[in-house]
Amino acid sequence: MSTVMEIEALGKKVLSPSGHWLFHDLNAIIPEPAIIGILGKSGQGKSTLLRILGRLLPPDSGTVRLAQKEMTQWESGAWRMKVSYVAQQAIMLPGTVEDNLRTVSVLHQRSFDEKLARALCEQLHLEQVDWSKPADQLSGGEKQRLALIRTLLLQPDVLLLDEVTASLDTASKQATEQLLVDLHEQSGTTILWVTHDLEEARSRCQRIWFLAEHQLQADLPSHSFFHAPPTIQARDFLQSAHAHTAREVHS
Ligand SMILES: Nc1ncnc2c1ncn2[C@@H]1O[C@H](COP(=O)(O)OP(=O)(O)OP(=O)(O)O)[C@@H](O)[C@H]1O
Repeated sequence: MSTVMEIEALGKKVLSPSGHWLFHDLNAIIPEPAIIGILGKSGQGKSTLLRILGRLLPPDSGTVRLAQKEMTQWESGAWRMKVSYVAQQAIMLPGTVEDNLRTVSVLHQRSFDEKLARALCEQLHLEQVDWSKPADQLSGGEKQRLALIRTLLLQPDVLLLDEVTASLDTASKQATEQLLVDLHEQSGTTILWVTHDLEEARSRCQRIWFLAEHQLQADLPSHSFFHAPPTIQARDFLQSAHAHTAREVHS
């Protein structure tokens, strides 16, 4: 297993006047291939971290290296083609479903792989969606899957996923999870996957990063994190999530 990205002393301050650290001195190695689940309570900076890794936000300290080259030495478009972010709220570009699917090739001057686009639509249960339909008329779950397919057509080395299954029904969620695992196994794509769904993290991710107290408190194999959470915050986090799930089951 080789290293695709290295994070060194990474920090980001909050936007508020207090300007305190959202997280700081974050160090990690991202092996290739891997599926890493990123967990933590709301507001710990999980999305912000993904956005920094995707070059959508600058860090306030530290650096990230991709293929041993510093972030700042990469042209941002070249970086984003290799390290691609899928947002929590799917944003549709103006135009039809097909316009959205073709965007990536237009932007990156690549030929459009229609066969791959159709195969991905089928895998994510979107084969019935008319490609000439305006994209803004899709349901929330359809938009989320279309946004994911749009990014997958780029065939990035590292995929940054921000709660991409949160708005999906059970069948679409399972299809999406399976597609991502298959992609990882077949193409060696490394996936950083922010989720609040502990079962998704436990069953689909090989490693867990846990953000708390402005730090990366854990970077562990998934089974270790879930069987022996290493800090008080990690134990509390898992306990409250289990209590929440139990309440939902009994309500
Ligand atoms: N560009 C930015 N620069 C600095 N701080 C930001 C920026 N954008 C958002 N924040 C702040 O960072 C904090 C963490 O937000 P973020 O969405 O990264 O957390 P999160 O752990 O992903 O939360 P959730 O699980 O609720 O999605 C928030 O208080 C937010 O206001």
